[in-house]
Amino acid sequence: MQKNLYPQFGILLIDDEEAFLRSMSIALERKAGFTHLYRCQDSRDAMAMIAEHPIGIVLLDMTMPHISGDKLLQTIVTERPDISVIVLSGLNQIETALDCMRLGAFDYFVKTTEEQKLIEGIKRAVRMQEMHVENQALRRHVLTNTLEQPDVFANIITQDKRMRAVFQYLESISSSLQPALITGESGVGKEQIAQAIHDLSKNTGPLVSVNVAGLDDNVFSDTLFGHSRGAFTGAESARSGMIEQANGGTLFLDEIGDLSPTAQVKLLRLLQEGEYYPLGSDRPKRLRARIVAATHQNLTEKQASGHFRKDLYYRLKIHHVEIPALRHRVDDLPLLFEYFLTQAAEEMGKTKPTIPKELPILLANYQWPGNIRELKALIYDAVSRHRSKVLSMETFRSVLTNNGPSAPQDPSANNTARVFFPIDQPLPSLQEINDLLVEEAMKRAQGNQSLASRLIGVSQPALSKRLNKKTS
Ligand SMILES: Nc1ncnc2c1ncn2[C@@H]1O[C@H](COP(=O)(O)OP(=O)(O)OP(=O)(O)O)[C@@H](O)[C@H]1O
Repeated sequence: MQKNLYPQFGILLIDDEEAFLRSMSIALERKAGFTHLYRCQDSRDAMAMIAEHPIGIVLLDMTMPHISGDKLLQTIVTERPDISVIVLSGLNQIETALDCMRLGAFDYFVKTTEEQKLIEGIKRAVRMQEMHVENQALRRHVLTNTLEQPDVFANIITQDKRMRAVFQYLESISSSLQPALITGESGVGKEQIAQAIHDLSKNTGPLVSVNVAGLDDNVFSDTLFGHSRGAFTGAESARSGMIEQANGGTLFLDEIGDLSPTAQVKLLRLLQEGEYYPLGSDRPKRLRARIVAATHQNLTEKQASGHFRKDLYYRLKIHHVEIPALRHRVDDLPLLFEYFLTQAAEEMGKTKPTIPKELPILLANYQWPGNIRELKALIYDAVSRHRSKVLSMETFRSVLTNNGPSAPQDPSANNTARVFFPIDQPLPSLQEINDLLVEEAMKRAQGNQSLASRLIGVSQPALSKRLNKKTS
């Protein structure tokens, strides 16, 4: 398997001591998972290497023959201000450190610094550099309003502006290895978005999906981390976990909002350390997959109420997309309807039926608590029952009119009465409410009395009577 290079830009190590270059490269690869490394032992070659390779970060020794570290630092910050330079010096002198920072170094470390501290500093620089790359990509997308890889989104049917913005954002974070969080109600297409994140990354490894809802802590560990032989009774052979199976690819953790507190700690440690221990093993393994998590739960509320760890929440949402509910993108309804109708008819070997005139109005007035999954299921059901030329309304009527389930409550509108009747306004009379409701229903049903009556749960004669009363 071809090795994935991480980060997407290179880290150039410049030092005249070969032994240091070697040990530093090994530490960066083993302890931080950085594989996109370049080494330069002769300071005179440094600028040529920077010109030749996609360097984003330079680790620069101060004391070198030919061109000294501070000279090189000046040249790099002047000619390539997009590169972050971390100075590594043998001297523990505050003056030198200050001089380097004044010249434009990103950070300064003494070579005797504890290795872990140094690696943390380099990780920080990588993160900043990644943000810089993302910002540039985002700006490019916004300015040109284009998608670089439209094929990746071919199966996500939409004409919604917010969805288009989501696609552009996903393209700009495509090469990051940081976690991504996808939120949105059930059935909005989060799994499709996870697939798109994976396809955009061009990582050579697979996309491995795990639904973590309902996994108890031991099963969670075993599923993700795997186990060694004899780790527990019945573990007759070693088994690799999902993390290893996703090596070089993406690990998709669905229903992350349902993770138990203990499993949350384990996941947090995995993200922080970038390594894990299979059950029964004392040899750590490196995480070499990108973590993408999804949930239909409101994680902001869950972390505020103490049901989801704050630290894990912020780690997961380094990149975050919220997929809008179907009722908030009604313009997508006709497109999706047509798409699923064609698909269902083809799969069932039937002629594609025509759509009854009143159906689009009913669709647009329904709240779609199950979102696109619900729409798809309804269409498939209708097509399977369909016999004549025009699609039967039977399936839709029973669900889309008042008998259908109501939409999940918007948390900001949990006090429904307050939304309709602000406390500082006098209450309307029953007659006024009646008139308003009838007027709105007729508007939404485009003047169709039969439909309007169903929207507000009265019989058609009763609606007709009210309309007559209004006009007399
Ligand atoms: N924009 C879209 N275009 C075409 N099909 C879609 C679209 N969005 C969702 N679907 C389809 O709707 C169904 C539900 O999507 P998906 O499983 O991705 O939803 P989800 O948000 O992950 O749901 P859950 O929270 O229940 O896991 C799938 O069959 C998917 O292919």
